[in-house]
Amino acid sequence: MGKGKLAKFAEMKTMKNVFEYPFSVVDNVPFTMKGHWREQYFNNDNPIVLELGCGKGEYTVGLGRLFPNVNFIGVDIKGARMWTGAKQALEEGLDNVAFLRTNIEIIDRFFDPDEVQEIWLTFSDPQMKNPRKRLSSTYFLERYRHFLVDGGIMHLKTDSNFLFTYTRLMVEKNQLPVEVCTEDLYHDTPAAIVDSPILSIQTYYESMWMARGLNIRYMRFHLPHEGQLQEPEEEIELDDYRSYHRTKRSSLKTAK
Ligand SMILES: C[S@@+](CC[C@H](N)C(=O)[O-])C[C@H]1O[C@@H](n2cnc3c(N)ncnc32)[C@H](O)[C@@H]1O
Repeated sequence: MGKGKLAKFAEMKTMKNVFEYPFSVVDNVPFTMKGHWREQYFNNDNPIVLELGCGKGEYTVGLGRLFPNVNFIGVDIKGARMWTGAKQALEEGLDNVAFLRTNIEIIDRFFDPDEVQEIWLTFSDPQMKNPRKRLSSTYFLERYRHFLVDGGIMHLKTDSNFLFTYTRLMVEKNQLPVEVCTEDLYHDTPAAIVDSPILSIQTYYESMWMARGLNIRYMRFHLPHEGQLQEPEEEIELDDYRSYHRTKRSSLKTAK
């Protein structure tokens, strides 16, 4: 039988690779590693890459296995999910992998300017009715700018046509440099990444959507510090996920 939520929460508190600072406690518990993740946790000078909304953390663990000279931090608010990846990383002795349980809305409280090189957004909730909750919105990108190096890399991997289109329009409107963009990662793989080991790993949600025949969209762009970011204004057709129970069907057909 699987481990219960309470047992997972209790074990998380003993795991050296897990840092728990949800919004409810962050003001009362000092976080001393801001600006010091490399020397105080990873004990190296390697780049730091975040996976925001990491869920079970399997992708963070997968990246950690593939790239031992890069440090990976999976971030999510759901502790019971994160436990899976944290446990796996400990069992495999992956010293380049850590997990931060917090609300991404306050992610800039945990990293100093230029402390992070890349950010992955993997199968983020499209948040079709709440632009400010979309992890690729200008609201969040402004936060990421506080700690991502100038021109740092953003990766978006999603099944959602809505989130992909929204992000593409936002990138176009703000003239953010795009490196890779494909609507079908595994059947129309851009030449730039055709030999990349990242194609060999999938997130939990990714394998679920692929099993249902949905294509996976992927975009890699740079986020310069300069310039005021602007939201796209186009109407975007909503995803219909009713049959997959992702979200209730909306009476709306498009959203901004
Ligand atoms: C659809 S799941 C995807 C999980 C994983 N990336 C995958 O592909 O299997 C989205 C995850 O993002 C997390 N999430 C969404 N918004 C968040 C926020 N504002 N702060 C922290 N976690 C968030 C959720 O808790 C959830 O685990």
